Amino acid sequence: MAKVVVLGGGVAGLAASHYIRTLLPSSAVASVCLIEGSLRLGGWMQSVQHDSGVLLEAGPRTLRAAGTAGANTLVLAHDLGLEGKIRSVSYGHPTTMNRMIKVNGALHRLPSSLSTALKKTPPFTKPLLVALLQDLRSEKVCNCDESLYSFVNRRFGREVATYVIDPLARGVFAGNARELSVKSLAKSLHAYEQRHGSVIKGACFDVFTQRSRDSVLTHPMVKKARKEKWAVWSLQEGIETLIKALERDVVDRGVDIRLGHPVNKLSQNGRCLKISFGSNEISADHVISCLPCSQAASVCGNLSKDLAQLLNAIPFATVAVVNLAYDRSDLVTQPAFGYLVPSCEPSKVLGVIFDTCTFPQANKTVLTVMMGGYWFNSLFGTHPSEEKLLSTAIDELRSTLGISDHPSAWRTQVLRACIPQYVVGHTEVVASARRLIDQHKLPVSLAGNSYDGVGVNDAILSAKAAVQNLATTLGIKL
Ligand SMILES: Cc1cc2nc3c(=O)[nH]c(=O)nc-3n(C[C@H](O)[C@H](O)[C@H](O)COP(=O)(O)OP(=O)(O)OC[C@H]3O[C@@H](n4cnc5c(N)ncnc54)[C@H](O)[C@@H]3O)c2cc1C
Ligand SMILES: C=CC1=C(C)c2cc3[nH]c(cc4nc(cc5[nH]c(cc1n2)c(C)c5CCC(=O)O)C(CCC(=O)O)=C4C)c(C)c3C=C
Repeated sequence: MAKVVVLGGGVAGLAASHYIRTLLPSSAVASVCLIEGSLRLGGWMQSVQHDSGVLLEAGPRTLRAAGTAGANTLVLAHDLGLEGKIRSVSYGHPTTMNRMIKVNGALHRLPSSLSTALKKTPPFTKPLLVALLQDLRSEKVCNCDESLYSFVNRRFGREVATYVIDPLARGVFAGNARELSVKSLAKSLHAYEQRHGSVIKGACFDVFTQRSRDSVLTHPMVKKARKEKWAVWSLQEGIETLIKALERDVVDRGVDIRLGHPVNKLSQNGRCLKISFGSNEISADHVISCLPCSQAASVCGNLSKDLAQLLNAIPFATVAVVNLAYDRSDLVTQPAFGYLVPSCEPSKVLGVIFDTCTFPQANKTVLTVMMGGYWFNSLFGTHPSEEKLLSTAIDELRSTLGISDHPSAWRTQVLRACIPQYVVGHTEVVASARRLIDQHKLPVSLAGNSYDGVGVNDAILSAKAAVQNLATTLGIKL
């Protein structure tokens, strides 16, 4: 009977604990212990009910419904009994149609339909269709990896790279598209070029030929989401509801949760591992690390210096988040998810989310301004004051949206090293790290959003994959 320890109580660590208890027979796993360094579970998923009654999200606020990873989270939500708490947003809702960017101080809607792709809409000097045709004509370049910006610039032209991919990289990775990896972050686009010589040809081929047979896709919850055309979803009382439900679930299933003592070292003890956290020690037959890779590097240093060095090579970005609430509901005149600011704009702001356009709150407008990211230190220094962050956010809303009201509630937070940067070569770094673990026969799995995708869905799916691999190691057939 194996003893399993999960490191890190973010969504990935909680999901790993849930899957160990639901996918593996209790006859094979004697105990599961989850060790979280801080005093709360959830990691970056944090929904705050402000004294004034408004709901503010510090980190993620919506989950994507599409794809295998999206379907997997929907099934998890169903299994946790959360179906009745889901707040879904279907395609066609203004927040899914209106993707805006800010160029030269003004907001522009990105083309979102065939008819808008046929027209020339500012800031583009040509219809988007011209860029799509460029992809069909462009030579295939055989390469292992390159930056998102260089790939899109080469295949679709400078304007798509500058006004679509650059702001998107800031709004999903808080990162610099000129350094982020196309192979890790837009795997299918890279594969389409390598296999079909063109992104458009590859995408068409996929539409007509590929049908995923993944079992989660046939789950009634996923069928319902498909039927109702859900684009993204969240939960009543905020995204942290998922964390609370996972916590209840794993506690009920007997998982031993230890809060408040960061893991500082893993050391080998025969075929087992000794985990040191605070002044405590525990031993395990297998460890699933759901720590950010920088933390995994520091706790694994004892097991393999090369592994620690690889994990340390993955950089992180810091984001300042300012939530602002106003006592009226009509402050945003163009309903949208929000807007993103490309890096060519002289701005500290990465983008602004119009929270109450997606999920209204009675007589309130709630907006979130996100700043810094890859550029955080050069823009703000290491420790910007709360006043500086708040005034930057208020100035942004005044100059771009014309909001001169003073917010009735606000919250500023610096999320240090909150989002891993999958730079060019990331896939190879992760593969090498996992190869080293295999070569040294270390009973360790790497999960969480540092490796196989930065979103919540990816983090949950990586936890499930780690548990499925553990089943194989333990000789269990799933
Ligand atoms: C501003 C922002 C907006 C985002 N928006 C979205 C979105 O809209 N949709 C989406 O899908 N995703 C979004 N994300 C990404 C999402 O937040 C992550 O994918 C997800 O939270 C990662 O979960 P995780 O469990 O892998 O890691 P984490 O949340 O980082 O959890 C790791 C845990 O490990 C703990 N820990 C660290 N060191 C130690 C140690 N030594 N010992 C023990 N415990 C330790 C930490 O305290 C933490 O609880 C956003 C992220 C940010 C920062
Ligand atoms: C429109 C403004 C947006 C800002 C500002 C923004 C900031 C921001 N986002 C992340 C990380 C993620 N965001 C994700 C999804 C997502 N983000 C936006 C918009 C803004 N994000 C939208 C519309 C969506 C929905 C998904 C979509 O349809 O594309 C995700 C999940 C991605 C996934 O594949 O599941 C992450 C991760 C950070 C770090 C950040 C800070 C600046």
